[in-house]
Amino acid sequence: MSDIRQQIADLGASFFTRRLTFGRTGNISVRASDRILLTPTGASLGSLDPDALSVIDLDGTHVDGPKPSKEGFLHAAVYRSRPGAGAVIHLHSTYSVAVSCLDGLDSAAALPPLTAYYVMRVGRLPLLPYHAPGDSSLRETAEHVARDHHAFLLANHGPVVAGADLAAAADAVEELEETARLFLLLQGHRTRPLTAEQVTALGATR
Ligand SMILES: O=C(CO)COP(=O)(O)O
Ligand SMILES: [Zn+2]
Repeated sequence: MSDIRQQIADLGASFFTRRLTFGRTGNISVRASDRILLTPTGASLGSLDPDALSVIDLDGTHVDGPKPSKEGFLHAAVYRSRPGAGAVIHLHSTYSVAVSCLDGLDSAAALPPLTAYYVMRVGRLPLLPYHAPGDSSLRETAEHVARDHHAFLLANHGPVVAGADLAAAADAVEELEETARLFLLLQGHRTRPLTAEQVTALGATR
């Protein structure tokens, strides 16, 4: 567990240094059986103390350590719906947040399948309606959506991504951010996303 604590702190610092989140935004968690190790509320991911992480249970109840992230309920909802998920990451990464503020997005798939790696790492990205940060009335929607999707976008807020472990979740949230950037770069350009057949074929190689 102490190794995992260090991994959370190192990943947070890596995100922060690369400006994938900033200030005191974003949160990271790892599941160990029925306990969730989670970043505390109000912490900068750039300077996490591995010995000062919060522990919550799968209901989102605070069990140990400092006061947990206000999005702990969201992390817990994702773990309840995805038994294979070992890590969850939420960031305020700029291009993903920019996309989450656009009008007229397809709420079933906020980004088109622009590249193979987007399909392989993120898949289909639902857009969840705006709620204030920490508003636990998003719990049921998140739990429902997470059954079929390991990544989703919170409107006017940012991405939430799960993975089998921290590395997989980080991979997915980084791919999502770069695809959001591509999507915005391509605004006003005639664009040819992957076809449905190409997306389906990637299922076999994922
Ligand atoms: O990103 C955040 C809220 O959505 C940060 O909140 P916490 O500091 O409580 O984790
Ligand atoms: Zn947030």
